[in-house]
Amino acid sequence: MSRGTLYDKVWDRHRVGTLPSGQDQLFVGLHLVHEVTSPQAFGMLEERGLEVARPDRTHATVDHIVPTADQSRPYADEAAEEMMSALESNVADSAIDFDDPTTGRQGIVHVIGPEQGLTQPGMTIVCGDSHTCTHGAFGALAFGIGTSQIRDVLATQCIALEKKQVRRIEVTGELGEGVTAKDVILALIRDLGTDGGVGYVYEYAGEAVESLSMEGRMSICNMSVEAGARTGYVNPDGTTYEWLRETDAFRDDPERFDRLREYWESIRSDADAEYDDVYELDGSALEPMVTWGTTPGQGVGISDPIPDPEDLPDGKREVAARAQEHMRVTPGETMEGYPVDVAFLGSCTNARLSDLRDAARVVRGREVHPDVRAMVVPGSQRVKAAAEAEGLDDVFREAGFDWRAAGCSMCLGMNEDQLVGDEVCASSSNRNFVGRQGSPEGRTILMSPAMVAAAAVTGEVTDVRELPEVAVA
Ligand SMILES: CC(C)[C@H](C(=O)O)[C@@H](O)C(=O)O
Ligand code: SF4
Repeated sequence: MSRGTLYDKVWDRHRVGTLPSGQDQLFVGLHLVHEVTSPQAFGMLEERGLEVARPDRTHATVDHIVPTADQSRPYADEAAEEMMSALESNVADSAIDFDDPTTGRQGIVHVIGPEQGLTQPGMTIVCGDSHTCTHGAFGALAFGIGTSQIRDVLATQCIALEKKQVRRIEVTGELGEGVTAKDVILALIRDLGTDGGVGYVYEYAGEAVESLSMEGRMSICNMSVEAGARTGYVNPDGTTYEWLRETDAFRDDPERFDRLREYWESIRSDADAEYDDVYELDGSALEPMVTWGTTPGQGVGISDPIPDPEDLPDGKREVAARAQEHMRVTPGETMEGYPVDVAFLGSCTNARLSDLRDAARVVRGREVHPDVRAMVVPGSQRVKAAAEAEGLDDVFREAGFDWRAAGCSMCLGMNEDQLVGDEVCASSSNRNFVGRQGSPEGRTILMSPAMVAAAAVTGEVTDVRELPEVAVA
């Protein structure tokens, strides 16, 4: 078992007991709630006549079902309206802070926590959502949980969890031009597999990770769950503290910031920490990644050949063949030139301000290809407002992108933003599962925001490094 890691330290500090099952009970510092997975849990509490134990440590938003075009109430989609109303009444009954769309703070749950400074190093964070691992970018232990666990946390502010092993993922070197955090995590999942992390928590480290912005670290941690890991994290450092200092939580309270910073420093993994496993990835050797299949692990460098299923190990062969049939790709070829119908810039992986900036840099002075419908769905209302303040909305609109309201949108198609028929989507999201974006025949290709922008303007999968910035007067 690992020793001296952030994981061990934060775990120990939050342990309130050990259950006969061997699981530890941890106190939960922050419980994030959204409309999809919470209604049943609130219902179970009500049935038992229980109250929410710590509304002050519970925070809600609405993201999956919100329409990103017309948000007038009642929502056109009855199921969406029902979920929204249920959340509204649940948070009102329990006096839980709720970032509804009238607050200017609404957005994807994994975007709003970090941007408001709710997400802090050394915290335990849970949410009924698998991508809760995103918050690990701040050095928090963040776990996606199921409905019965949401009920438990609402009622007790504690969660029963089993301790995992820690694998240090050391990303060495410097990332090349056009290579982003998204490419790092797609390459890692290609190498270790979507089940490679089972039984582990991933600690991301090394020069390439440490030199990333918080947004980049979030993109990596976000996809820990796609790597099979229980969660992932990055040790907090100067970059983390700079981000936090500017958030609502600390902007006006530098003393509290200084006090907490001592704690944050203390929970960093020790220099001589012991890991259960270490994996090294050469960041300098990576190129922009795209997926060719129907799992996030089926990815390849933009100039690398799509693998032949015959060359893959036993367990992967059939799945790969099926994926290639669905995607209609040919082994031996590259993904470059693969025609694209839709460009989706959004999701909790890649819809933060820096992601929008990256994409805008490619789009500026260009036009969306006539055969492509392209949309930007900012991760939160604040991201949207910040992007508008620097004119990014104009860049996207002038190029022919739709500029939408914040939400999960086409990441999973729980609102009206869906693929039609066998459309191909260049997507900055995290899952390319069959049917994920609303159509069973739809085809999703995962890539970085800049690569989505490149595909939008050329109408095909394109190496963004070959599309230099256009000089605009
Ligand atoms: C709806 C929710 C439960 C789900 C998740 O847990 O991840 C969603 O956010 C997703 O990305 O598939
Ligand atoms: S943006 Fe996508 S991955 Fe993230 S929480 Fe929403 S549906 Fe899940």
